[in-house]
Amino acid sequence: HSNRVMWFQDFFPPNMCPINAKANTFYGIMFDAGSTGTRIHIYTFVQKSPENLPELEGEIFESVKPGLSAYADQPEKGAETVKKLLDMAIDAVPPHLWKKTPVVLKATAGLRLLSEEKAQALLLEVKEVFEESPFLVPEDSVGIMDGSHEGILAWITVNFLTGQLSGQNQQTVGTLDLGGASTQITFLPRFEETLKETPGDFLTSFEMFNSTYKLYTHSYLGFGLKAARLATLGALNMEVVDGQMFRSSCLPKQLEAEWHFGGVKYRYGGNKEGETGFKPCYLEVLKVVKGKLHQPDEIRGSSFYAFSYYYDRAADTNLIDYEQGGVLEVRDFERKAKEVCDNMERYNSASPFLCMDLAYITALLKEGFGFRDHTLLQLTKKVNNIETSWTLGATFHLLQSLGLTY
Ligand SMILES: Nc1ccn([C@@H]2O[C@H](COP(=O)(O)OP(=O)(O)O)[C@@H](O)[C@H]2O)c(=O)n1
Ligand SMILES: [Ca+2]
Repeated sequence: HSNRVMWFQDFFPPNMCPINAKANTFYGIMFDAGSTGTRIHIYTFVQKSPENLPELEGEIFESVKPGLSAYADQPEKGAETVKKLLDMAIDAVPPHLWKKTPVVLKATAGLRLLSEEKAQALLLEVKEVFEESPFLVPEDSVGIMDGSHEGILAWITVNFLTGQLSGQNQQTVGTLDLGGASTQITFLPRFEETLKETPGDFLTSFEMFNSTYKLYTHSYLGFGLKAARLATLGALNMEVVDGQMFRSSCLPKQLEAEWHFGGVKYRYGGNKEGETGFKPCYLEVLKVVKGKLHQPDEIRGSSFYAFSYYYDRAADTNLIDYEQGGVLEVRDFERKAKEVCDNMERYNSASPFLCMDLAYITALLKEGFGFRDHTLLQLTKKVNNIETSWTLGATFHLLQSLGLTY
């Protein structure tokens, strides 16, 4: 039933490292064109000897906002933001290695939601920027990534960085990514029962480090945090009439404002006369998730790594330290949602969407995926100083497919 992917079987084999006996440094450049921002990851790998596996030595990371999809009608300007980031790589990579350093850009949900024509125009401009650069530009160097790869590659990154993919005693961890426009859940099922109950297109097998992994993964398009705001307001996938107002009990009563997302302008506000607060708000966000997601029984008891907007909103509300991250229970999000939604005047200085966002995260975790109140979430932005992003997994795949891992 499942898609079989065999990406990693050759990535770190011990005996296929000919020639260069001395310390060997190489680089890989991966762009993450997300719905809310564009990021560059410049990875440095070192191969100390032909017998040893290449080691990830470090990462240079930079980001810009907004994302490419905000330039839907000005593709050249969009590509210009990519060029600025790529200039960093010119400084970071020694000139004699430029030609051997691949550069790739993968776009996620923001471009998935644009029309084919606008998305392709943006990607074409980016491709030109790459071709004018001194770096190695592989075939398919720019494109829109498949949602299932997004989840798998993030899972690989986290489990690689936490040491779960090498050696004995592998205790892999599941991953939760909450983007602007889509959200991903990925884990390695331990029970036969889970495999039986799961739709075939939620399962993907691949081989890596001499093991075969069959992962549960799914990307829900339209369930990212910002898309969920529009869905809660009843404005997602609507032909928005100019000046039309969308109201919600999750917003401060007196609020009236405008918001641009995916090239469209929305007007939104609070329930001037009607109800506000956690109870009515939770009912609103519940409508967005209830019955829309697959709920694997197995995850109810296990703990997950969570990043992106899970991290940001937890940090915004002091549930975790912004630098350190931390461990939370699902019910901590609910407690904080109640606190914020029932005291919106007090939280008015932060984003007016704080209540809605926390209520949505709570509903997504509990009613969407079916997590328990006590399920543990490990919130991290970096592990060993490397970003927990799908980009590292994607770079492994890239280097291996190019045979650049010596
Ligand atoms: N390297 C990264 C990339 C995204 N993010 C976060 O991911 C969220 C936005 O997701 P995104 O722009 O990638 O949206 P999608 O295209 O994934 O839906 C924001 O909270 C970003 O801060 C991050 O924390 N670190
Ligand atoms: Ca993302």
